[in-house]
Amino acid sequence: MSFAFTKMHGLGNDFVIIDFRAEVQGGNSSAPSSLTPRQIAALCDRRTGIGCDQLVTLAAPNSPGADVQVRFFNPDGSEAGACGNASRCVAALLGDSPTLQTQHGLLPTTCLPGGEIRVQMGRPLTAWQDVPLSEPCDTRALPLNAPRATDHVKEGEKLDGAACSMGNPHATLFHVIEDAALLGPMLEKAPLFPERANIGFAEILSPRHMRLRVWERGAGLTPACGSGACAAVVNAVRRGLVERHCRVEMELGSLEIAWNEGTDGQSGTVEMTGPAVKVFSGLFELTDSTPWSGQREPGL
Ligand SMILES: N[C@H](CCC[C@H](N)C(=O)O)C(=O)O
Repeated sequence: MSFAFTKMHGLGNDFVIIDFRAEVQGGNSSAPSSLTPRQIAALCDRRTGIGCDQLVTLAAPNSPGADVQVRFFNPDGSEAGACGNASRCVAALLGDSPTLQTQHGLLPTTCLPGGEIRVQMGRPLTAWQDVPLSEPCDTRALPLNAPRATDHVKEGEKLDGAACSMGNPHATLFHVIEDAALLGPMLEKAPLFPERANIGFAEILSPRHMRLRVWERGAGLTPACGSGACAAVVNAVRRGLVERHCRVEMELGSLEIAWNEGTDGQSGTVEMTGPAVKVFSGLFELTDSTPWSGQREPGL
């Protein structure tokens, strides 16, 4: 079974994009209309597959006003309701400022003259049930403690964090980014997060500038996380730490994030602007016996 793919990245967060729309596959009847978690893991594998942080599939939309339906999958085979960096890449790939149909609703995009892409990432969800969290709490002050000691925190010490959903669950810890690789893996699966969570580590540098590292759910440490940047600004605004328009600096560059006031000052959409780069296109042969070096059965 072979099919065409495009490799792209947004600030180093990289993607394999497969366009399953019939007209693109040229009626290639052998192209699958969907992939199993094991096939997703095989494609994402950086040794035995193509290699990427997320696999992105495109399909014909079934929502009025949408130009394309987009789904996002992590290397462990799990599906995510949002992926900011990949949303910019899909808009850049299709051109003409498409509206994306995602699990988080319709996301209008703008292909800007200088090559950057702006995506309306939808409204953040800030109620504990919507993140979701496993217990009632004020999502501006998470009941979360350090699962281990680091150079910056004692085991069991209270962590300063907030949470929201951008269509996927995000916890933002106002904590040194150096601890992302140490604390992220354990916090991703903390009991507080029934669907696991992306764990952002944010250092506030000024009211309009922060540094961010994200341990991504189902993917691990990535150079950038678009929905994580949106969530970090929303969470920091709710804590009075930054203004509603903030630059989020990550390993390979920055995103401009703006949380619009909306009617009640809380429910506006979040606008994300940044780059999207096409690296190469190719054909991939996939068989059910394609080996993959993953550590566990995908999709868990
Ligand atoms: N790992 C995330 C999805 C990818 C998000 C990230 N790559 C972005 O740019 O938003 C999750 O399971 O919710």
